[in-house]
Amino acid sequence: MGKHRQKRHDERMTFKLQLADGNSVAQPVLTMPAKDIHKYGRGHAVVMSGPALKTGASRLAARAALAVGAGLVTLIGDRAALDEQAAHVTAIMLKEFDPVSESLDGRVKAVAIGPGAGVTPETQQHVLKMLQAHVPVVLDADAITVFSESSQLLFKHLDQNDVMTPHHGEFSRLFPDFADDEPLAAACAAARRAGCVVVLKGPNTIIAAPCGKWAINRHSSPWLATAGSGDILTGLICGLLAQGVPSFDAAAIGAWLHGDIGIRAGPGLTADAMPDYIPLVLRGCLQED
Ligand SMILES: NC(=O)C1=CN([C@@H]2O[C@H](COP(=O)(O)OP(=O)(O)OC[C@H]3O[C@@H](n4cnc5c(N)ncnc54)[C@H](OP(=O)(O)O)[C@@H]3O)[C@@H](O)[C@H]2O)[C@@H](O)CC1
Ligand SMILES: Nc1ncnc2c1ncn2[C@@H]1O[C@H](COP(=O)(O)OP(=O)(O)O)[C@@H](O)[C@H]1O
Repeated sequence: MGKHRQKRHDERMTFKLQLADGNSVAQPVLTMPAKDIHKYGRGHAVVMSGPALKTGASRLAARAALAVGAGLVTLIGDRAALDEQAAHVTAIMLKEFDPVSESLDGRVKAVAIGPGAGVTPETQQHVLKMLQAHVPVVLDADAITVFSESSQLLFKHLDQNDVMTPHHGEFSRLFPDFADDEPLAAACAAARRAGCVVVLKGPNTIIAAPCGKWAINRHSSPWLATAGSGDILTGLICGLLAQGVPSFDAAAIGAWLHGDIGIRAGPGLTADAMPDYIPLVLRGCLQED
C-alpha cells in the first residue's frame, strides 16, 4: 500500500520455518548469529505500551520480543504509562513517544501494538500511524477490536508484511461473515480480505497469508489458556520480525515456540513465567555446527 519496506529476509536471519505433513508447523531451526553481530544487527523491536494501569500486557509482549532475540526492545508510550513500566523493566528501554506527532527511528525493524491499548479513538489513530511506518506491524487485542465498525479502513492500510493475531472473539468482530466457518477456511479468507498474515489463535493455531499460503500449529498445550499468553505470542512474532524473519515464517515459528513453552512448562504456567522458558525453547531448536 505504498509503504516503503526495508529489506528483511537477509543474512541476519537465524530462524528457519519447517513444515511437516498436513502443513503442520514443525520444530524451527535456529542457527548461531554471526560472530561479529552487534545488537542493532539483531534488530530493534518497538512495543506500544498500554496507558497507566493497563501496562502489563504490552510489557509481556516486550519481554518475549527481547527473549526471542531482538537485539533491543523499546516500550513507547506516554509519561504516566512509562513511569509504571519503569518499575518493572530493566533491559527493556523506555521512550516517551506520541505516535501521532512523531515518527519511528529509522533503525526500528518491527512494531507490536494492541495488548492493553484500550478500545479508544486514540488506539485507532495510533494503529493507522504505525501502519504508515517502514516496518512490519503486529496487531493484537484492542488494535483489532477497535476496527470492529471500520474494518475496511484497517484493511486499506495493511500489507503482506503485517501480522494480526486475533482470538476467536476478536476474529468475529473483524470478520463476522467468516466467524462460523471452519477455522482454516475462515483464516485463509480473512488473510485474503485483510491483505496481511492472519494468525487465528486457539488450541490449534492457523497461520494464513494473503497469497493463499497456510500452516497449522498443533504443537501446543491447554496450559497456554491463561491471561496474557496471547501477549507473549505477539512479542515472539514481533521479536522474530525484528530479526529479519519474513512475516508468514515469523508468525508460524512464533506459534510453535509459544506452544513449546506451554508443553515444557505445563501446570501452573502463567504469562509472567513464559519469557523465562524462552532460552530453553530456543536451545532445543539450535543447530550447532
Ligand atoms: N495482564 C494484562 O494486562 C492482560 C491484559 N489483557 C488485555 O485485556 C484487554 C481485553 O482482552 P480480552 O482478550 O479479554 O478480549 P476482549 O476484547 O475483552 O474479548 C473477550 C471476549 O471475546 C470472546 N471470545 C470468543 N472467543 C474467545 C477466545 N478464544 N479467547 C478469548 N475470548 C474469546 C469472549 O466472549 P464470550 O464468548 O464470553 O461472549 C470473551 O468474553 C486487551 O487489551 C488485552 O490485551 C489480556 O491480554 C490479558 C492480560
Ligand atoms: N486450549 C488451548 N490449547 C492450546 N493453546 C491455547 C488454548 N487456549 C488458548 N491457547 C493459546 O493461548 C493464547 C491465548 O491468547 P489470547 O486469547 O489472546 O489471550 P490474552 O489476551 O489473555 O493474551 C493463544 O496463543 C492461544 O492459541
